[in-house]
Amino acid sequence: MIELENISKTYAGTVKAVDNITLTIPKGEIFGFLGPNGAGKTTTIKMITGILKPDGGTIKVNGIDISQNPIEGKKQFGFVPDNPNMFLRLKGIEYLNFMADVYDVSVEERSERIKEMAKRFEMTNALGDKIQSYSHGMRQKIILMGALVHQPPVWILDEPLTGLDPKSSFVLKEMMREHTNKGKTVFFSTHVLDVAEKICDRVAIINKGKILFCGKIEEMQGLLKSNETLEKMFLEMTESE
Ligand SMILES: Nc1ncnc2c1ncn2[C@@H]1O[C@H](COP(=O)(O)OP(=O)(O)OP(=O)(O)O)[C@@H](O)[C@H]1O
Repeated sequence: MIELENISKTYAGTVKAVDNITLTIPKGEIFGFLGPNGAGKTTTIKMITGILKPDGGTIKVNGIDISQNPIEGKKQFGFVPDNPNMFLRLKGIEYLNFMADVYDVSVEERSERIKEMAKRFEMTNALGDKIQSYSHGMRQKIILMGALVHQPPVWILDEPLTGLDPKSSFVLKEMMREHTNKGKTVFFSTHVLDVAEKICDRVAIINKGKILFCGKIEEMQGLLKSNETLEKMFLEMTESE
């Protein structure tokens, strides 16, 4: 479960990237965080994960406030940033072992989990290669595997499907559903309405730091004017003045 209450963030005293948002994402839900470029999605995610400190408000992940209890708070989630170009000099397997060490995952448990995820993402043969030799999609998959190696209850994924091929994208969506079926939480950002429409239980639409809509896709469809598509409505909602 993720709870945000009256969260704001202003950069350099001028750009109000996130403007007093309140959201609750319960257990068992795939939640899509939608918005155009520069809407405030990544800034919100960085605050949930403790990378940025909000100017005001409270954030709890599974009831734990990360600002008060950072270690316990960080154990609750696995985070995949929007840029997978990290740890390039490590081999895939070295990176996964590093992440497993950070999160205290035993050697037996990690080897089973890594084997299983590598198989699903077709990464088994690449684990012995350096990450710098990987394609963009392969880098995304290794970062994802590293984020999930401690089997976190909450997944926080920033634009996770961008750059994945159709098979990998299918596998990730399948894994998201399996995770929420176990009563766990998935929060991911996207600027692609189509993706959210297909897999999310609920979505929030953010623009210029403010939440414009939060609810089920069907509820959004209920707000449509006659002859209007969901896409047109989304574009109208998030249009710049
Ligand atoms: N480090 C920073 N310093 C100053 N302004 C920033 C910084 N990071 C983001 N911003 C600004 O904050 C606003 C929100 O940016 P953010 O990256 O959160 O948007 P986003 O919804 O994730 O966009 P995208 O879909 O393009 O990744 C934008 O106006 C952006 O220019």
